[in-house]
Amino acid sequence: MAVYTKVSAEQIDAFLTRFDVGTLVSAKGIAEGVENSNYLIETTQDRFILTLYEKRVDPDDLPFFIAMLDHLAAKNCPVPPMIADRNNVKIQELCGRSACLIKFLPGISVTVPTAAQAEATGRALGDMHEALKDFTGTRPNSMNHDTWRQLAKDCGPDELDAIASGLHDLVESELDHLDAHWPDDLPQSVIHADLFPDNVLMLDDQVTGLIDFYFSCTDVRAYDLAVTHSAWCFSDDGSQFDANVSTALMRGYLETFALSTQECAALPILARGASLRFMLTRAYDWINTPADALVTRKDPTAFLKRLTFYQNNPDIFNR
Ligand SMILES: Nc1ncnc2c1ncn2[C@@H]1O[C@H](COP(=O)(O)OP(=O)(O)OP(=O)(O)O)[C@@H](O)[C@H]1O
Ligand SMILES: N[C@@H](CCO)C(=O)O
Repeated sequence: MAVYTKVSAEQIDAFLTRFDVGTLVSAKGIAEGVENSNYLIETTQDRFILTLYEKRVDPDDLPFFIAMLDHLAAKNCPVPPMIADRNNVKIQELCGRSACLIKFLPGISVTVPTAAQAEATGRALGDMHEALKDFTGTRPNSMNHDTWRQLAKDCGPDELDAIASGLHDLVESELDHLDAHWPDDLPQSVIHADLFPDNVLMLDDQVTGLIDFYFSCTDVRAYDLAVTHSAWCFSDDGSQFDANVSTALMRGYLETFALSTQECAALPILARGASLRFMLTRAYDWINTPADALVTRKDPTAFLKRLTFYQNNPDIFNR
């Protein structure tokens, strides 16, 4: 479920008169996603996504996301820019929320990626990193390495142990390890920071869309590859690592973007950090979202299993 703010057909119809996009034919709430309210809009001219930004997206960040998407679209990356109205305004207000009309991209997100799909995604990520080399916008990462200890505290020791026995101690010792080894001196860039399979649209083995840029920020560039690796190369529950998918993802990325020796050497620690980050944010939501809420909670232990895997297989990126 991701329609927190209900917008009537009449309100959407009136909203669309601000734009030169034809008139409303149909509007459907989109079930996928958990952060914002999304509608699929069909007009007499085209299809669009209407997004109303809910509490986790700061409206002050929207100009950064818009500039990033425009920059990437101008360099032919398959991203969905926001549509400007007749007065060249992109950030609108609708039903008391900031809202944007967004280009619709075809494709579906895969749930069990094949090696060919992972390779195409690796290439798309590398192309995006290449295209962002001269992007001048910046946005601090509100979920960067320095925030994870506080996030663990906010979860609470007993609550972490209720998710998995001994989890609090494991998190503390992992935080100490990451503090001692985190590579802050690697090249930084604007990164996507959340390129999970549900944020990549595909037709067969082709990437047709990279979406959901609302965590994008400035951070260690190779960390983006580590996030993508942790999201793509395991079964959803984290219990199975797929070596073919991993090799293919890395091959695709390295075809389009060259990593330095230092960046390659840092991937194991960056992947441990990525696993801890998603384990902690999922744990926080798990603890703070009532079990009967409309939003489906994501399983933190799926990223605990990934973390354990990366701890036990530090040579995984050399294979
Ligand atoms: N530009 C687009 N073109 C086509 N479909 C889109 C587009 N943007 C979003 N969607 C569809 O809407 C769904 C939800 O979008 P999105 O992932 O951005 O929502 P969210 O609530 O911000 O997400 P999340 O919970 O992943 O942070 C996507 O899974 C996809 O099906
Ligand atoms: N992609 C994240 C949610 C958004 O940060 C997860 O699956 O935990």
